[in-house]
Amino acid sequence: MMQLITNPSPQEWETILKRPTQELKDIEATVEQIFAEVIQQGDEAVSKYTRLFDGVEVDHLLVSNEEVQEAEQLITSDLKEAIQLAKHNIETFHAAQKTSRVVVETQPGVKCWQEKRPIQKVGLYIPGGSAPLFSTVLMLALPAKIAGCKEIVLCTPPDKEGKIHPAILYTAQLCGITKICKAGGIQAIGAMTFGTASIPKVFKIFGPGNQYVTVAKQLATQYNVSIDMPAGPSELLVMADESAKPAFVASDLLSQAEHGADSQVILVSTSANLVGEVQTEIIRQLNELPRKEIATKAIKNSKIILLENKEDALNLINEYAPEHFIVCTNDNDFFIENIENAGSVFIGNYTPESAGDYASGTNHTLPTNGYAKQYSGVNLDAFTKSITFQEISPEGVHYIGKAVELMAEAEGLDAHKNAMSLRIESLK
Ligand SMILES: NC(=O)c1ccc[n+]([C@@H]2O[C@H](COP(=O)([O-])OP(=O)(O)OC[C@H]3O[C@@H](n4cnc5c(N)ncnc54)[C@H](O)[C@@H]3O)[C@@H](O)[C@H]2O)c1
Ligand SMILES: N[C@H](CO)Cc1c[nH]c[nH+]1
Ligand SMILES: [Zn+2]
Repeated sequence: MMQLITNPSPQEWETILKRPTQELKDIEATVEQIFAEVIQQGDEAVSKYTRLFDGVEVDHLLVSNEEVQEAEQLITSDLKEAIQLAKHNIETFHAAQKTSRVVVETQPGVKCWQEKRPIQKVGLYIPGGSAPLFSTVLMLALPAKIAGCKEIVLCTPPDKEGKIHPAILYTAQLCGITKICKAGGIQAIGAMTFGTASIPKVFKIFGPGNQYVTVAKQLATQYNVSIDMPAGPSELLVMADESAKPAFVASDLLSQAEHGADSQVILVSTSANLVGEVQTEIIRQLNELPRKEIATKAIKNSKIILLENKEDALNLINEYAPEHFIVCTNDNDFFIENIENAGSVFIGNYTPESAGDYASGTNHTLPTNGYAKQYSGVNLDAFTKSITFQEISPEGVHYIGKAVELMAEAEGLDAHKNAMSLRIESLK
């Protein structure tokens, strides 16, 4: 059962709220070893670690057209319709994030603006170790396509027969992804970082994964690749008072607990009654879950925190910086207005977190492990770069020329000053 802690002092929060995952330093040596082999042996190293970690020998790292076509036959039309509805909503939400060019005249004759350009080569990691997360294909491939990324590579681990789940293949082809690689974990991140004969090197790697994938992504940034964010084992914090329905709260907590033994869920409440009812519901619902064993382990890492007032609750939530934050209280506005650190927020009794995992339209690739303090979840901008532009007329030189000369001189950079002085002189 989840450990119940009543009125902890702020000094105790850090220890109480520690995530159950290993740290970067615990996994670093393994990642460096696998990266070194991928650099030297390419596909062979990817196959070696697929054998070791996924327990399967893969002949071809790339999924064939036949495999994709076969997958389409294996998906029911109901599931295809559900995926298409989710696709529509995710596309609509992300397409609305496009921005138009805003030209600003900072001084007469000095025009500045910025424009977005797609990142040309991107790699998408789709988790597949414990569950085939085909919903993640939608979350990554759709914004990549809307942004206009030209080369999109998808990596996901094969199953014990060396196959990729048909729903992943169906969703990938629905989103127009053609390069699908049978590789997971550290070896997949290494392949997209350094490139192998089968798997191209990319400029930026996206996607969630377990702690090995997450640390590999973080270390990949030392080799000229950027990443979306550390998006590791799923987590959820629910803030609920007596206005929340206990069965709903318990179902939300279990929905993220079933992701993995290293997931963590937290219930924060100001109501002892609600806490008691949620505990009863968790036991009842847990018993009926096929992934009971996994969820039970995650529940052991999890906490219920009973606090006296909403102000303390808010401070604790901002300190924890949850990946997902459900708020279901008599004063949701207080939390909505004051939340500083969270990946994605779900409001009220009828907004389960799983709606955002699949179909409401928001992105489910979100920062975990407290990284919501400094990272956003995946959005359209993550697949683009902003380039700034400027155009200065002779009138503009008149307005800013002297300032540039003076500042360059003060920094002792005469060549900088000359570049402006020549223009000023030419206009006399
Ligand atoms: N933060 C987010 O946005 C978000 C979204 C979806 C899922 N998730 C999380 O993604 C994770 C998916 O994890 P998963 O394990 O199911 O799939 P995964 O694809 O992330 O990882 C599977 C791979 O891990 C590697 N691996 C397994 N054991 C290893 C070991 N001992 N040493 C080195 N490598 C090893 C294997 O190569 C395997 O292919 C879950 O923790 C889930 O909570 C997070
Ligand atoms: N909750 C996960 C993000 O942490 C996303 C997901 C995919 N499928 C189900 N859930
Ligand atoms: Zn989920």
